[in-house]
Amino acid sequence: MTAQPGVLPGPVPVTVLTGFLGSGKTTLLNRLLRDPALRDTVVIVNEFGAVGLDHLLVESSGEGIVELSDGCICCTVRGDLVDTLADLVDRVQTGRLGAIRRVVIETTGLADPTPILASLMGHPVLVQHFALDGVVTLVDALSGAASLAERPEARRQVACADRLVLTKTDLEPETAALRHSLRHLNARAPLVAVGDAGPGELFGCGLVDPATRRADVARWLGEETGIRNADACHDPHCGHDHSHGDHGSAHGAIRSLSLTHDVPMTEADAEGFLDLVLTRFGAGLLRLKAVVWTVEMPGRPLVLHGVRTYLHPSVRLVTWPDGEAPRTAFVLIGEGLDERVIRDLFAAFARAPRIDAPDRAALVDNPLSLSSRGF
Ligand SMILES: Nc1nc2c(ncn2[C@@H]2O[C@H](COP(=O)(O)OP(=O)(O)OP(=O)(O)O)[C@@H](O)[C@H]2O)c(=O)[nH]1
Repeated sequence: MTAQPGVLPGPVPVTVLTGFLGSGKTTLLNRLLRDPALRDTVVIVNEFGAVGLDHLLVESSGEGIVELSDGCICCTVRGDLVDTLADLVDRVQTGRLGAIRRVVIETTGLADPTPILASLMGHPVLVQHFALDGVVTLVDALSGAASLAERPEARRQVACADRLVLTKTDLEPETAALRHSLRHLNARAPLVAVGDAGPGELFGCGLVDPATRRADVARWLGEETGIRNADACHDPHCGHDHSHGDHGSAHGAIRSLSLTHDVPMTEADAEGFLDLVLTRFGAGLLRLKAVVWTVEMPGRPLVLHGVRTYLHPSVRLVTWPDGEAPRTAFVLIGEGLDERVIRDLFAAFARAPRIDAPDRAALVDNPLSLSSRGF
């Protein structure tokens, strides 16, 4: 059946796609979106940090992506999510947007999905147009055990999953201990390896019973979050820094730092910067991603991904996405990231050293030379 523009075909199924930082959400989404079964899917991408990169990396048509940046969907931009869904309804009903068959919300890697579910299931207008289809949680075989051990958000993502997807088993085939931990946190969600996860395994499985789920969500919220109203931060202990801009964004002690540069840089300089960041801050670094405007191939952005200290192979996009002016953007997420030192390092490798800070040559000779500034 082809859905008609101007009419929502019954409640539109909404999938919440979550998983800790770098677990492979965008990668899986890109593969799934190529499947004709997922045409007319709207993807809502939420990123933690002032500079969003995922909208460049999700391969979908422009009008099929909505970006919610500079805040985490489970707290600071939750009102934006409600507005975005309400706006989708309005755009379909007024004919400004064609049919919508499905919505996928890709959360930040630090999101607690529970408040998102509460918004979806408790909003009097949204429930008339949208129905929760399920929570799909990705767990990275390489770093999932560490994330589950250290981060309550990672455990919560697993606990409220309707489907668990194990990624990066090609890099770490030994998964018995991790599977055991996942079963301990969530005994009911089927667990599939990412290679076996097609749209049929993840979407439209009818796993969510609204009545039971509403009770679950209320219990989860009551247990750990103490939510007060739609705009309130859900975690009384999180200490979220709700300010934005140059000082990065914070989620508890975790903060996000964004760096941009408007002149092409060499691949060697981008890699040299990363090497020094990993050497200096690797212990606290949870995630880095970058889109680099390079001297070598200015028309083809270089994409870099790191998860903890593991650097994934770099890739080149075919071209800059429509409407995107070339520029370099790095996003670093972690604990104990010293913003001044990192900005000085970046400026040196971008060949625009800050006054009184060592230049690239000095840093390559002596990577600790920034310490002499007293940081
Ligand atoms: N080898 C391998 N690499 C993977 C797999 N899934 C994802 N990756 C790589 O892991 C890195 C991070 O993947 P993303 O899809 O960006 O992860 P994400 O969960 O969207 O990241 P955040 O939005 O930052 O939380 C990229 O370099 C991917 O190519 C996998 O199954 N195997």
